[in-house]
Amino acid sequence: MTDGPPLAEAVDDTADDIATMEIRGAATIARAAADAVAAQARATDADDPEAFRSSMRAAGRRLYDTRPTAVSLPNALRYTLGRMEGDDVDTLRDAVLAAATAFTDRLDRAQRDLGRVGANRLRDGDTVMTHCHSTDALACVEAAVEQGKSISAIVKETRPRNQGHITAAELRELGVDVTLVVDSAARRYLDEADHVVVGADSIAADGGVVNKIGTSGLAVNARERGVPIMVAAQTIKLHPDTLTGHTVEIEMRDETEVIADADRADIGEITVENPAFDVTPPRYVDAIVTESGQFPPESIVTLMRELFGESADRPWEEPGTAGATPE
Ligand SMILES: O=C(COP(=O)(O)O)[C@H](O)[C@H](O)COP(=O)(O)O
Repeated sequence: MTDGPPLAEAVDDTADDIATMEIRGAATIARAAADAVAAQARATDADDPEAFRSSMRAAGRRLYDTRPTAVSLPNALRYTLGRMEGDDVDTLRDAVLAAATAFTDRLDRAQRDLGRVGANRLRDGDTVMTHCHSTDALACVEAAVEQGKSISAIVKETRPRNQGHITAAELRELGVDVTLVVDSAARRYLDEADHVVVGADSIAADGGVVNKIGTSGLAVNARERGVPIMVAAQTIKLHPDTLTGHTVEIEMRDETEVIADADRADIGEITVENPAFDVTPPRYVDAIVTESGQFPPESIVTLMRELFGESADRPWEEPGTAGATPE
């Protein structure tokens, strides 16, 4: 239990679920965060505007502190808390609830729209190779199937959490033929793939794509094999802090995801590292597909400036504290 304004149960539950990856994937995390912000707005018993704002910021910080890499989470907080305007509690609450609804509607629309753009890159009979589980990437395949195209998939299992299994199940529901391979088989099977289709947790101002660990190696191999790499990422994946030179923090996860304690003890003293994400340099990416159309990675900065200006605010921080002022 931390000091500060009380948090709605839904905020604590959502934060725990994001941290433990019960809720995972950048778009899904963003939706859950917006819903949790709305739950806080409904539940708080703050009875003056400043207490209400402070209570909402506390919920924002609890959610923000869960996982560091997917910028969709702070962008969801920016959208919902940034629209918290009004002079009395009822008006503030209505503003937050309306912003949360608008944000989740936007997510749905953005994914549908980028799916159609991505689908236009796929031809009837194509095979895609996937990595991890991305709802944005799957939206492209789904739209292609809806356009009547027959698509097959080679799905990388994506150690250590095997999100490829989720991708395989969802592709099967779309009627896509699926071949599941271990991560280290990717290069061999690239010869059978027409596209690599992946999602993103964050996209940097230089067009670098932050996504599940292994994406960058896959992209380098795909380029060497002449297979185009498409990144499906709605604009909430654009990382505004990178406009001012900040880098994206790569989450390091628990070592037991890599090796169980008992197996590790059998080996003897070793170091185990478990980075959850990596950065694919823009030169290995052929297209970033968003709801606003497709972009070469080098030009994504233009869209980022249009959407965020030159800097990003942090409406979950207490005014006057370190980190509250954008640099
Ligand atoms: O890397 C992951 C998920 O990592 P984790 O499983 O560690 O959260 C996904 O490719 C992106 O989040 C995009 O997903 P979406 O397109 O659904 O936003």
